[in-house]
Amino acid sequence: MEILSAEQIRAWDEYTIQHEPIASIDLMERAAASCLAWLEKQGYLDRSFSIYCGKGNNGGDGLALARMLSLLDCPVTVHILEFGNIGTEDFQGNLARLHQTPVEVRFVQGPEHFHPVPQDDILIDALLGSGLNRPLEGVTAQLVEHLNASGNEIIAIDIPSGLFVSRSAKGNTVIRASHTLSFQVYKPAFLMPENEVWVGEVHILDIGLHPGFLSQIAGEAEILDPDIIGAIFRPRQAFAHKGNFGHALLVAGSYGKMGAAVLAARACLRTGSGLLTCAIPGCGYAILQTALPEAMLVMDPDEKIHTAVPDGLDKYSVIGVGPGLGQDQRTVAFLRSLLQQSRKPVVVDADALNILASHPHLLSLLPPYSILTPHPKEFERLFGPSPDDYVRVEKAREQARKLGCIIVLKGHYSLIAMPGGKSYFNSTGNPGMAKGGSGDVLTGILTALLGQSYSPGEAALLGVYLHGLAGDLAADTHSQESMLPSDLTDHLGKAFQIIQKR
Ligand SMILES: NC(=O)C1=CN([C@@H]2O[C@H](COP(=O)(O)OP(=O)(O)OC[C@H]3O[C@@H](n4cnc5c(N)ncnc54)[C@H](O)[C@@H]3O)[C@@H](O)[C@H]2O)[C@@H](O)CC1
Ligand SMILES: [K+]
Repeated sequence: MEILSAEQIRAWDEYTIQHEPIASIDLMERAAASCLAWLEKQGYLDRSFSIYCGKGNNGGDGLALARMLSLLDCPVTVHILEFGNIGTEDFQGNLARLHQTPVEVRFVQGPEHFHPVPQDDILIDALLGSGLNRPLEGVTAQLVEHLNASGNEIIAIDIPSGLFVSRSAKGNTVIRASHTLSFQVYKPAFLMPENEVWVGEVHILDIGLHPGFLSQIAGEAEILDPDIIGAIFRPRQAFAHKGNFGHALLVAGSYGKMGAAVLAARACLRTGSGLLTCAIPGCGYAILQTALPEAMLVMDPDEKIHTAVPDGLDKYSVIGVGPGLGQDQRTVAFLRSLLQQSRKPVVVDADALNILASHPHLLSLLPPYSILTPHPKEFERLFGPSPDDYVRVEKAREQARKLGCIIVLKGHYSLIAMPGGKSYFNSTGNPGMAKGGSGDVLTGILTALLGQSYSPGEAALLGVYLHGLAGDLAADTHSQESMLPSDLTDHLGKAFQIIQKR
């Protein structure tokens, strides 16, 4: 599913009006009807409603919804915030239609018109939508604060009032919704962690915008959905042998951090790697041999850390490096040699990223199309702090282009930024995965896929999606609280089966 800016959504609206064709007010009718259907499905129709409308088309949606609720005998009061203009054509059309119903309409000009909010009312926020062009101020901001302070449940239409579609609203006054009912596609605002408190749960409602529009635009970002994954995933061929699925080299672990190597290696095996060799320091020998009989080992001469690049790197189809590596000076030199000798894309995570952050000149040694998987703190160490989430996402895109690498910025909706400029936000995963070790599992998954003839871009998309899906399955089994990173690996089989069936 595409992620579009306010301008693109407006253009899509126009395209639909012209090409379906449909009158603009009828499209608004569809938007309101889809909100009504959602309210009905969620069992809200036995409640009473206070609907707060601006005078743009977002307000028009609110007025149309008020009429529809009233026709179903739901108690509704409408409050229209006076902006000193007559409102858009569709707003006016819907106000005229609303006057044919018994719905009480109150006009709000100042705080003296802020009625106490009835305790049990559901508040519908239709003050401002995607047309917001400046932070809320004056009466608008005061009204939003009044509604937020009521403690009532607020359902926002299209986007919580005060939130911008494509830039940060940090520090501004914004409606605090528990649900946001938006139309057709995701907006960037819904994917930024900083907006979680405002948007609540997001529901994308289909209002039948004309599909022809999408072939005309070069979408910059997409939600990573089952359709994209279905097109990437390749089931195993009947005559396949282990040589078809790569020989992965996983460079991981150090004294006290061998668990990271085991987690990554197990995930690599469970993701179907044909062969796996783990490069580890001496202290990990018994640990790895016992934990994973399927894995082969190449031992570093040092007992505790990585110091020497294994011989014959070219025989491996892929290298994954980082989990539990440590950041000893000799390991820094080791990583430099490893990158210098690597001729294929490498998966780089954890301490390998931290080493790159403290020795940024090493970034230029990354083979093209390598996959970097920083979490926000590692990303900040690598590329500096960002004032807000939008800037961080933009920076990730920019760095992916500059380095010619794929950057997976881990988070609730992990971002996968491709060197060509396109980016994806993952749709699977849950907060139960926010635990030390989850990243090691991702490294193992990505390394396995990259070794199996998936292109780096395909491996990154499929791997991040699988990792999140396994996390969702693990949460179903164990709860988000109790699930462990190793449970992700245990649920990879089921995750593959789900992808295969789609
Ligand atoms: N696909 C679509 O695009 C559809 C859009 N619809 C609705 O139309 C909305 C967009 O309508 P509009 O473009 O009229 O935008 P809005 O309804 O968001 O209102 C924009 C108006 O508010 C003013 N404004 C902007 N920031 C302000 C601020 N901080 N304080 C006070 N006034 C401010 C603008 O100057 C403009 O006059 C969407 O959010 C959605 O609810 C639906 O009706 C139908 C489908
Ligand atoms: K709104």
